[in-house]
Amino acid sequence: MTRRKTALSINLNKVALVRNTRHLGIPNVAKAGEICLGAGAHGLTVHPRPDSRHIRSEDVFALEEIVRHRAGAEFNIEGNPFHNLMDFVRRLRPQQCTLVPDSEDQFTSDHGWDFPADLQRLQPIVAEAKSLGVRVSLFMDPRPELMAGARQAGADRVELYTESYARAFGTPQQQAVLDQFARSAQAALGAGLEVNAGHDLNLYNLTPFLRTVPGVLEVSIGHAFVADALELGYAAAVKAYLAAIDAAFA
Ligand SMILES: CC(=O)[C@@H](O)[C@H](O)COP(=O)(O)O
Ligand SMILES: NCC(=O)COP(=O)(O)O
Repeated sequence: MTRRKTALSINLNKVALVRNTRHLGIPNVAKAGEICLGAGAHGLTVHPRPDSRHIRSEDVFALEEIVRHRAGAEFNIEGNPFHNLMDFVRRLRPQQCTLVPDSEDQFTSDHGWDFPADLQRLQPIVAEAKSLGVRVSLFMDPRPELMAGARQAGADRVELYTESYARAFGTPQQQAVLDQFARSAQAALGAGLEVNAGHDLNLYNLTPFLRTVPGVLEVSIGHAFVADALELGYAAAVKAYLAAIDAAFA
């Protein structure tokens, strides 16, 4: 059976973070999105945090319009559905929303949903997003035993939270951690879920991850991507990440 190649969704949070340190509108977040899609990225991701430290409400609207006019491209909005995420989902109906259990002032995302603890409060939210035609992905720690709960919550996908893999990369723990992600992906697939992955993925750790972890349909990459784009430019950085994905499927 041929594997479906992983889609690349570029997270633009950190472009907005730099922009927000002046009142000049540069770097331009919308232009960054246009260049990334033009260079072959399959989608754009944003995580509009309640404190607007990087992506602001107007960025979400501008980027949605850009994605809407690019055939086949997908917009993924991440956030906590009990804070500000659902307002965006209701108004914009992106192709995908990724539900993340962050606190309002979270430094960065550092954990996924817990089941059965989060089941009851997530079920109506997931059902509402799906009724709007929005694919729902749940941000999850790589724990195989939680995947059936994600499915029970009604999710279409899980996004495996990859920071522990990024930290283990290049250490003696790398293979054991990768195996844990592979088991988690298998459990998700076995529960009838699709699989995404993200957080601290980069040009070096991406290919081995995709070679080992089955069925990853999308990776969302922001922090390392923007660092690479500072050196290479957005378009060349997108092409480098696409090549890293291709290498996993060669
Ligand atoms: C949900 C997730 O994995 C995060 O990677 C998030 O989008 C990053 O947010 P920050 O850019 O605010 O660290
Ligand atoms: N969902 C993860 C994401 O969008 C990007 O995370 P990072 O590459 O900024 O760590």
